Amino acid sequence: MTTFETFLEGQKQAGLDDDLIAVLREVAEATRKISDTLKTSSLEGLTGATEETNVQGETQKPLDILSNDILLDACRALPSVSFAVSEELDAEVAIHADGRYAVIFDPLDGSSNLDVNVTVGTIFSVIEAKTAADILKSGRHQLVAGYAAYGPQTTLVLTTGKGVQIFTLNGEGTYVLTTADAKIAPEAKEFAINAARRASWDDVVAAYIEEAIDTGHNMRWVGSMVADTHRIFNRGGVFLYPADRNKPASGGRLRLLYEANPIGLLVEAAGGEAIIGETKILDLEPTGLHQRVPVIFGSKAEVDKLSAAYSARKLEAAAE
Ligand SMILES: O=P(O)(O)OC[C@H]1O[C@](O)(COP(=O)(O)O)[C@@H](O)[C@@H]1O
Ligand SMILES: [Mg+2]
Ligand SMILES: [Mg+2]
Repeated sequence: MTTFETFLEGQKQAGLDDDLIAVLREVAEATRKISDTLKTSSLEGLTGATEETNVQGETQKPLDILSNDILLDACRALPSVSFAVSEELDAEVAIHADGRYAVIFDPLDGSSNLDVNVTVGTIFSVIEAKTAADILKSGRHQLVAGYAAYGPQTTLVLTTGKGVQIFTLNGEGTYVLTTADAKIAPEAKEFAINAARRASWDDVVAAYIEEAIDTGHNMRWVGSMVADTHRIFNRGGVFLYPADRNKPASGGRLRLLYEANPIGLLVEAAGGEAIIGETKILDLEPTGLHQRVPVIFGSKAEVDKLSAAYSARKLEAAAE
């Protein structure tokens, strides 16, 4: 049996920085605490919405705030952490003046699913950032990224750049390796998109979905990106959240720093692709902590089709 701690020892031997290992240990422990909190949340009255809204104008749930606090406490306990960046915080929070790692997180992803007892998650990544200005770096600079999916099982999916490991929380509260070097199937006939927004899709996405339906693809939409991602890790497929063509300035629904980038690193490390139009997600230079972007990721062959269509559209536009 390979526990998370055994895995960390292996990472140390492979040369991963001790401070980064400590960050991973503490963040994993934070996800275990969040998992525990979620299990009995209704019994504790942790349901419904609060009176608060976050910087994006979204109503916060008690569990959004609690999960955020658990992760902030984890950051404060780590001398090497310089900043915390979160969906639930207006700006970056300075943690330790002499720290060097920024921990970036979506404390609870898919929180609209909380009250219906459907899988939600935590998404996180770590980059080197000694100053606040260092935080706005492309996703290629992420040193580690991962998510915890809180469903029938609690699963921790992690990459330190090369390869993706999947751990499952056992009855004793220990993460145990259940899939080593996870890979995303290069092809799969399944897509995830919020079809109710069809009128706002761009031409490339609309054409792709039309052809997918015509050629017998299946559709799934959980409404928690972590859960949709976890399905793609298990049996392939593609996830699409395009920008609203009528509101291009909004950029999309999902946030670059704590949703698209960590998932992008995991997906690429598992052999999949993750794009924003004709650009790879990980190559985009961020302009703001809460920047929204249109995302597509998953099985390589499917995402490559979409990426080629965006490139062709760009060439056509340039020729006009
Ligand atoms: O409301 P929609 O269009 O189904 O959007 C669902 C998407 O929004 C999100 O819930 C956004 O995340 P948060 O819950 O962290 O704000 C994604 O997890 C999910 O894929
Ligand atoms: Mg989210
Ligand atoms: Mg969230």
